[in-house]
Amino acid sequence: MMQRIVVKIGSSSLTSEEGGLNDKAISFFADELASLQKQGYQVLLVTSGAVAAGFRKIGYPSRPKVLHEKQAAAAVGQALLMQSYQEAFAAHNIGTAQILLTRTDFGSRKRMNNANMTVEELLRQGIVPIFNENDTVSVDELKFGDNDTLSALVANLVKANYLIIVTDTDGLYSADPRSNPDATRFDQVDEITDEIYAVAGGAGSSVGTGGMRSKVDAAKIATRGGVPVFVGKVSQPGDMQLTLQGHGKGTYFKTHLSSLSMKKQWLGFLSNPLGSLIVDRGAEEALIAGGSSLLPVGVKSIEGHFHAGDVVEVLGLDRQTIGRGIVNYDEDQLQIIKGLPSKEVVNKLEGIHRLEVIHRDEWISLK
Ligand SMILES: Nc1ncnc2c1ncn2[C@@H]1O[C@H](COP(=O)(O)OP(=O)(O)O)[C@@H](O)[C@H]1O
Ligand SMILES: N[C@@H](CCC(=O)OP(=O)(O)O)C(=O)O
Repeated sequence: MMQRIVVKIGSSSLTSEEGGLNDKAISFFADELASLQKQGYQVLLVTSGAVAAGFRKIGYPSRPKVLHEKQAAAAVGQALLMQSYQEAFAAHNIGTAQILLTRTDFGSRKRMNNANMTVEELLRQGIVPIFNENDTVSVDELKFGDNDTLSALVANLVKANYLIIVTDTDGLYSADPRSNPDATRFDQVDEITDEIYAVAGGAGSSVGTGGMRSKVDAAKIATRGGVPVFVGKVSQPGDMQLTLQGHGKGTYFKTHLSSLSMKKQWLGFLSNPLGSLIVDRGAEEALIAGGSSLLPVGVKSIEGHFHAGDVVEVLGLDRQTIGRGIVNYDEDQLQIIKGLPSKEVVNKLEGIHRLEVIHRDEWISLK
């Protein structure tokens, strides 16, 4: 099986603070990716930079903040961005394709299946698929905003072997290195803990949006989906190769999980939980260890309004999220049977189809 690499390049690596594309940078990245493709890797690109490329063309003095101005800038900039990539890859006889997605697309299994089939065909034909958010139709509340999350979802979708998030800083530091020169770098992160989140700050430049925080979010989604992640700098010829060999200038986020099905990806990262179940220690341990379903006896309390078939979040007694699953009972049924051993449950409720509150096949662990 060919190795599949998803590379995400942030606005800060492609544009200047004054706006406009840096064509040299685009050629450099195309050269790096072309050399990976020549070595037999399948390469997919997630690129930002549409807003940053377009705002100056329109005549805005700086990166716009108002939604419709950002969308207008993106509509102008996306065409410029693609033109620049197309020319740069053409120098290596490699074709490119544009794929614009929104968060709503990822919520629909049908749309994602279609996107997936398109991508598979492009890869078979040796074309580099180039993704960005479809900014013109994305509304604020539903936007990815930064492309870090998008790149993680794409990496999971195509079951990538690696996600490389290229930015203007050589990895995750103990504090934002722009304002803390003494900060030290994490070369490797085995597990994304609260401490890791605590050190990851916002964007450092006026063109970037998510900062390290959204990169750590992305690393969490991808590593949960079995895709290892690198976050750092790729700025010299050969850097992409060194990065894949484990010698990159940045932070490596490890994973010990195997790739997730599309259903579990949706459950974990795109579904909208309508309630929470707080479970006892025994249930928590069984769910985390894997292989066990959640039974009524482990449920301590219930919050929110939901029906059988809805997605709920499962929390420990400390209210930390353990995972998400599809619940088999309505909220009012669950109020009656919570805490009860299974043989008592059948006496309390009539016409039960399944004993489990959440079946293990409809569960994803997020701890
Ligand atoms: N702990 C941290 N370690 C490294 N960089 C950090 C940290 N906290 C915040 N940052 C900032 O994150 C920025 C990179 O994110 P961003 O500006 O969104 O770039 P991009 O456009 O590549 O997505 C860095 O320039 C840096 O200033
Ligand atoms: N879709 C937007 C991405 C916005 C953005 O700045 O993202 P990033 O630089 O990855 O933090 C664009 O192309 O401008």
